[in-house]
Amino acid sequence: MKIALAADHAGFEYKNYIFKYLSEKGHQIHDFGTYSSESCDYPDYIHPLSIAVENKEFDFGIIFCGSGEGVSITANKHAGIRCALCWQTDIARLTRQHNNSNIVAIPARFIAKELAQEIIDTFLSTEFDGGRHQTRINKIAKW
Ligand SMILES: O=C(CO)[C@H](O)[C@H](O)[C@H](O)COP(=O)(O)O
Repeated sequence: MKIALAADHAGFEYKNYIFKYLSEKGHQIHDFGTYSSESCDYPDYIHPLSIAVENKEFDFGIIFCGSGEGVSITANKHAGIRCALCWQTDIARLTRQHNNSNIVAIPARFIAKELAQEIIDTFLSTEFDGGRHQTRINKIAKW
């Protein structure tokens, strides 16, 4: 899969950990930054990633900040993005099955790296259910 990653300083370490994990699994990864643990502003990295995911340059995006809130709010400003803040594997599974989410946001200051990895594995391997959920997604896009 082609996967885009981005984080602010709070998610920097988790992003690097997941970059290595997914690269070793054979995925094609692009890192949109940040590239150090120096304090930065997440929109500077999340907007470019979101545009690239919207343009179908990547299958999925994975984004990180302290709570996951700032990055998910930013990504969801983009009409073609359905970004889900996930702190449990069940949420990751449901947001793929029901919402066809194309970006997952990880709260790096609140969950362990191992759980983040499990959430990401679940997100990437779960298919969209379609059907009644497609009808609802179409209604999201109308506004
Ligand atoms: O947007 C956020 C909070 O909802 C993210 O958690 C950021 O990573 C956080 O705001 C960064 O905070 P800091 O005090 O600048 O490290």
